[in-house]
Amino acid sequence: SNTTRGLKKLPSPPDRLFYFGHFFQIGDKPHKKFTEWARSLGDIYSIQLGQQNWIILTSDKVVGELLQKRGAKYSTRVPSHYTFKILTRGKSYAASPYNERYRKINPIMHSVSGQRSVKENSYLLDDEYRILMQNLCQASAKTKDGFYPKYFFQLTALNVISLLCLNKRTDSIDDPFYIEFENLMGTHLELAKVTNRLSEYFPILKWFPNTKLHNAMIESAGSMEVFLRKLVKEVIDDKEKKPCIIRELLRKKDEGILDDLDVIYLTDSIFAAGTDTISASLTWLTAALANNPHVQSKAHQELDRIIEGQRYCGALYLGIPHGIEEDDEYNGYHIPANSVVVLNQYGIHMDEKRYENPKEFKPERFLGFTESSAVLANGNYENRDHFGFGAGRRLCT
Ligand code: HEM
Repeated sequence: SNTTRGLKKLPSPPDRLFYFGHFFQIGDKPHKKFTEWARSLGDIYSIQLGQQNWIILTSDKVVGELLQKRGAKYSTRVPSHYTFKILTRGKSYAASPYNERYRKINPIMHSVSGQRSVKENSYLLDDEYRILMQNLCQASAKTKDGFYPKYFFQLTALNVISLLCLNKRTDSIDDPFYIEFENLMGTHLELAKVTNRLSEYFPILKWFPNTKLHNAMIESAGSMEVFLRKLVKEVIDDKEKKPCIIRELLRKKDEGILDDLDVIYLTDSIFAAGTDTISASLTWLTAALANNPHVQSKAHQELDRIIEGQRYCGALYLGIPHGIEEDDEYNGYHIPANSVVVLNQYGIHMDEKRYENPKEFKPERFLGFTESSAVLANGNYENRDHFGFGAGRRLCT
C-alpha cells in the first residue's frame, strides 16, 4: 500500500507459524520472552499473535518518541470483546478506546481520582497505613509459621479506595464486605487474563464460543454490577450527604454528563485500578526487603525504596497495552494501523544500560532523583525513574 512504500518492515522473531504467528512461542511469562527478543531484535520489533499485530517497545527513547510525543496516535486500546464489552458492558475507562466518550470522561476521572484529590485526602492514607502496621504486627505476633501479607495490603488498598469513593471502611479481612470484594475482583482479574482472549487472536473462534468461559464472564459481570449498585445506593441513601467520588459522579449524572452505567463502571475502574496494583506492589516490596536485610537498615530512604520497588518488581510487567488506529513511520520502519503497542516495562527495568546490575534490589540508585515520578513522567523519557505507571496520554491517574 502507499503508506508502506519505501518503508522497512519491523524486525520480527524467526519461526513464525502460518495463522498462529508467534503465539506458541510466548509461553506463560510473555514479559520474559519479549525481553529476550528485545536483546536480539532491538528496542522496537513486531510479533504476530494469531491475526493480531503486536509492537513491543523496550527503551525509554522509543516509548518517549511514540507513546509520549505521538500520544495523539498511540493512546487508544484495541477493543477487547471479553474484557471490555462483556465484563464492563463497554463502559470501562482503562480499557476504553481513545474516543469522544473517553475524552469527555478523562477530566472527571482526573479530578476525582488524580493526584490533587489524593493529596487533599492524605490524612486518610496516613490513618490507613498506621492501621496496616498494627494489623501486620498483630498477625506476626499470632503466627509461628508466617502469614501472607497480601490480604492486609489489599484491605488497606480497599479501605483507601472505598473511603474516597463512598466514605466506607472495614476493619478486618474477615469482614463480609472485604470477602465479597476480594472474591469478585479475584474472579474478574482471572477472567480478564490475556490467555482467555483467544478469539481476539484467532477470529475464527468467534464461531465456536467457549461457552464455559463466556458464561463465567456473564456471571462475574452480573455479580460485580450488583455489588457496585449496592455501593452507589449507599451513597444515595446517606442522609448526611458526605462528599465522596461516587457523589461527584452522581452530580455529573444529574447534570446529564454521565449516565447510570457510567457511574457504576467508572467506580469499577477506580476499584479495579487502585486495589490489586497497590497490594501486589506492596507484597513484592515486602518480599524484596525481606530478602535484602541490609537495605532495611537504611530506613530514612523511604521514598527511594518505593521507587526501586516499582522498578524491581512492579505490579504490571507489560502495563496496559496501547493501540494505534492509523499507519505510522518510525526510523524508516512501517508501523501498521490497528497494531497493539506494548510498553515492555520489565524489559526496560531489567536493561543493564539503563540500570547498573538491574537484578539487584538497590534503592540507593534513586538517591539523586529529586523530582516525583509524576513530574518525570511528563518530562524527557530518557530521564524517567521507572515506567511502572505507563506512558503518554494513558498514564496512570
Ligand atoms: C502501585 C500502584 C499502581 C500501579 C503500578 C499502576 C499502574 C498503571 C498502569 C501501568 C496503567 C496503564 C498506563 C498506560 O496505559 O500506559 C494504569 C492506568 C490507570 N490507573 Fe494505575 N496504577 C496504580 C495505582 C492506581 C490507583 C491507586 C488508581 C486510582 C485510584 C489508578 C488509576 C488508574 C486508571 C484510572 C488508569 C487508566 C488510565 C487510562 O486508561 O487512561 N491506578 N495504572
